Amino acid sequence: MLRIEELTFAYPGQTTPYVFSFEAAPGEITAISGTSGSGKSTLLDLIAGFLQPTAGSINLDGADILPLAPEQRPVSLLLQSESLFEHLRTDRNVRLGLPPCTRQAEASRRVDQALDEVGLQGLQSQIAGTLSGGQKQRVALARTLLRDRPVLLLDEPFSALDDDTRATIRDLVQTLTLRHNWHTILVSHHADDVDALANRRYLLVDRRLQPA
Ligand SMILES: Nc1ncnc2c1ncn2[C@@H]1O[C@H](COP(=O)(O)OP(=O)(O)OP(=O)(O)O)[C@@H](O)[C@H]1O
Repeated sequence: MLRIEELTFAYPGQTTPYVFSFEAAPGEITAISGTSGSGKSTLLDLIAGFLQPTAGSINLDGADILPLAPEQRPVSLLLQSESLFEHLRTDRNVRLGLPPCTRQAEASRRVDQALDEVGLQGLQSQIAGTLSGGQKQRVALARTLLRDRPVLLLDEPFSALDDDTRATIRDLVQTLTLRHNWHTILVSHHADDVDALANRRYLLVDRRLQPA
């Protein structure tokens, strides 16, 4: 269970801080909605460790993850337009999810397995820049699989996709969340994404989260 309690943060010049409290369960998608500028990305940045709170806690299965640097946190982040290395092959991009010391044979096996799992089998050698938007999100998800972190943060991950692709990638996120027992936290403006995916919902209003 991911438990966030009274996580407090203000940007310089802000007099009223954000104070975030919520819970996210493994195998579930927790949706955070709120108007533009309400602080959704700020919350994800705090969980990822890019911003430091002034008070409060982030606890995963009883362990305090606040002292951990971003790269040590048990967290993966998937954004609207995934920052793949466009000039590299698909399999090279996925391999970046593995520790650099992974032996070649083992890395190839695991990259192939991850590409299979996201439905991109056979595209190992395709240059990432030539993939469609939906395929790029699948590559990003394959890399996330190899990173094997229990918390997945999604910041408007479907916004750049057409309706059909969006539905497919949504289904894939749901399947992977269940299969890998991820605590998936979805930030989205889109009510249809939230309706399709959310097991729990929170609304960000006046710098606090309320169950929705
Ligand atoms: N580095 C910063 N310094 C000062 N203020 C900031 C900074 N980053 C964001 N803000 C402000 O904090 C507020 C929350 O921003 P945030 O990006 O978290 O909102 P959001 O809900 O994710 O918005 P959107 O849905 O438009 O992406 C906004 O008013 C924004 O202008």
